[in-house]
Amino acid sequence: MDLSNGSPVITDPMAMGQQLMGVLPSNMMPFSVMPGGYSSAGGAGVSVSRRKIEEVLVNGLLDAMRSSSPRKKHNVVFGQENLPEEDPAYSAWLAKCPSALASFKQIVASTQGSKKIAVFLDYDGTLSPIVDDPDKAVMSPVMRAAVRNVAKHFPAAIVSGRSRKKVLEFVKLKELCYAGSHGMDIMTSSANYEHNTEKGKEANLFQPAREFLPMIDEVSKSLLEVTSGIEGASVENNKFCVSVHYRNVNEKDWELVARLVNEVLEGFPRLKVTNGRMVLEVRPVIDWDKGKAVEFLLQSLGLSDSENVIPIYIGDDRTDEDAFKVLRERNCGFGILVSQVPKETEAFYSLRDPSEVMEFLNSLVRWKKHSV
Ligand SMILES: O=P(O)(O)OC[C@H]1O[C@H](O[C@H]2O[C@H](CO)[C@@H](O)[C@H](O)[C@H]2O)[C@H](O)[C@@H](O)[C@@H]1O
Repeated sequence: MDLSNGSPVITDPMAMGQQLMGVLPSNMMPFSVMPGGYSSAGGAGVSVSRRKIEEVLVNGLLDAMRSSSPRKKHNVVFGQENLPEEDPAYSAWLAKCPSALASFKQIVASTQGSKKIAVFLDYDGTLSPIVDDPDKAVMSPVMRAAVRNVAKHFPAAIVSGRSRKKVLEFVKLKELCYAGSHGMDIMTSSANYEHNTEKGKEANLFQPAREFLPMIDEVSKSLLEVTSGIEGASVENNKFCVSVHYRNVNEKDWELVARLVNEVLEGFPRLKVTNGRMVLEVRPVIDWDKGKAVEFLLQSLGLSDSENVIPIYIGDDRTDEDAFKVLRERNCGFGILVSQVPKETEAFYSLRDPSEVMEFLNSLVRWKKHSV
């Protein structure tokens, strides 16, 4: 990826509008596209009142909130979750997006004995189970050991929506690279990082949204203030983006959350909101996402030769789809979606939950040890 021709920051308002209308994935919902007002997707001559547009935006946001993180079915008789395999819809989906464990031999066979595997890992829902309190999403010691072993044998990076600092506090491993804030804060490793083929290169910090820092701080404070009266709502400042959590908010108050976030965003035309797993994520309107971050990391680590490198990206969230898409388009490597329910995805394979992720990582290490 060549960034020499310019930064991913969109400065031209027209280009920004086009970016929002045409290029953003459908889950990314632009607010206040142009400074000083909304742009109408309805075309010239369509006059829609500001209030109506606000309603459309709030309702769109609310729909996205309702459809995010579909709940698993529960076995009411035994009070336990049904195994996904028992669900015919899940079984049908597995035919399209097979288990990466069941397909392990095919995955490693694609190295043809000589290609190099690189591993990219999302954090929440992938390396740690989803929990109600974001501050308690710790990683288990066995998962940490699995990730450490993977990083010993393969170039590896964590790509998370969390701030880089926070995800490092959870993972606590120096052997990997970290991309925080959905890839807007990338620290490539230092010269002694054994997988870095570009030896001699010092640790590098890449922050394509640096100029947004004051704005993110400001919006974070406003979001905290407006949501402080909503029971269960919380705001997490992830440095280059902000999460508004509604997992613990009573569903009857979700509309209020959507409305307040929308109102705050009206004052920040260069920010947009996307939705993840029971979370609204506010971030800069820049041409950068987890997919771009993976391309950047591959290049920085000297792994951009798609003929000889097989990147594997494991993630559970909509934002991970950008990375799956990049791998699919490059026609190299595999996306692996972590999900217990059928989902539309650009990933090639699936894993059920973090425990299967750990099993997959351990299998990779075992395979590597036996193949040398
Ligand atoms: O890219 P990720 O590493 O997956 O980060 C995405 C968001 O993850 C966290 O929120 C999610 O996990 C929480 C803990 O399990 C859960 O309570 C929340 O409902 C989930 O959305 C993180 O707290 C967010 O800031 C990230 O944006």
